[in-house]
Amino acid sequence: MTERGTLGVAVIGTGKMGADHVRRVHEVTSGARVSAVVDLDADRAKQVAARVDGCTAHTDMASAMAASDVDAVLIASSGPAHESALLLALEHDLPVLCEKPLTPDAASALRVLQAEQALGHRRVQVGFMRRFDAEYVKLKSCLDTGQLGRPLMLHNRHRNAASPPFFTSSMLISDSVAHETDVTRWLLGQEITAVTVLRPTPSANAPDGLQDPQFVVLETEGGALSDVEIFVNCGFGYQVQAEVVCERGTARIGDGHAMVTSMAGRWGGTIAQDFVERFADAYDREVQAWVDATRRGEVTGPSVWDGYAAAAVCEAGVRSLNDGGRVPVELVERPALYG
Ligand SMILES: NC(=O)C1=CN([C@@H]2O[C@H](COP(=O)(O)OP(=O)(O)OC[C@H]3O[C@@H](n4cnc5c(N)ncnc54)[C@H](O)[C@@H]3O)[C@@H](O)[C@H]2O)C=CC1
Ligand SMILES: O=C1[C@@H](O)[C@H](O)[C@@H](O)[C@H](O)[C@H]1O
Repeated sequence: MTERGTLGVAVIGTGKMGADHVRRVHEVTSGARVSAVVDLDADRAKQVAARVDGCTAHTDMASAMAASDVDAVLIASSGPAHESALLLALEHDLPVLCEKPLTPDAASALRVLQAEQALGHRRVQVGFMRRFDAEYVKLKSCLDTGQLGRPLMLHNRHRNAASPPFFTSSMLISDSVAHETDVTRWLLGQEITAVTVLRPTPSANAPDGLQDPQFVVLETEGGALSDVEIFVNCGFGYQVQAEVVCERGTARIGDGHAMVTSMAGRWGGTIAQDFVERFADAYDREVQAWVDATRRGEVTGPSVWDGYAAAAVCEAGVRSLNDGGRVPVELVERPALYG
């Protein structure tokens, strides 16, 4: 850290999310600067580094993590590349903000959990940014007051306008439903014990061979059900909605009614087109919270345990998608490090 305590951050992966996080740390976040960026694609790394004075571009994360002006790491490479970046950052005992998913499967997530445990202290915050979204925070606070009574069911809708070309049917679970997995555990304060994935007839607008949409049912240890409609080629925009049904009432977010216009015999609003637009404030708050906690020498936010639990649930979901039926979720015992 500099004398004035500014955190030097290395951003690994400079694609859609990584480039947006570089912009955020550079222009929005206080108390941090982007010291280095890393991407396997050297040209992309150079282009992004050129937007920040003094930022160096690397193709090798080891050289970035060893740099004297790097105090912390923000991982925004593709999911399968997270494990090696996390293990190296933990070897250097560097604080990490890792985009979701922690890793794409339970075995690799467990290796990260074991590495952090071996270090003896928490170092990693996982990028489940919905926990920083104003609407989700309101929903969580409402549930925590107990005024609605015990939650019985959670209905989630998660729609993307279009999926990227590399998207597979499994990724609807491991990359997209990963969010609802975390939201369900966080909102209800319960682990997920089983997953069933149902396959409606695919939309004619989905790329050939992509099972889109899917309908996912998550069962929790307290007997609640959380269902997720995941539809990543809905065509009209980006929609994330959640409704909790409790014993004495319901609470719902995500209707996007921030402004409604009336004109020429119609009324209506607009729909965000992607996550960068819908969750812009949440990403800002997430990164600021990470920088603030890191500068205080603390680690807050979603933990490696949360990332591991989500990975185990998603892995069970992918098995259900491929083999059919209800798949139980097996978790190791929760280590004391994670409360
Ligand atoms: N929180 C959220 O709402 C969102 C999170 N994400 C997550 O962010 C991460 C990145 O996603 P996108 O930016 O959409 O992907 P992207 O494909 O646009 O970018 C990934 C970048 O990582 C680079 N990369 C891959 N392996 C690498 C390695 N070993 N070392 C260095 N660079 C490497 C690629 O060259 C590419 O530039 C993923 O984990 C994804 O799940 C993505 C979208 C939204
Ligand atoms: O994390 C995200 C993407 O990786 C994922 O592919 C999208 O479906 C989600 O809406 C987005 O928030």
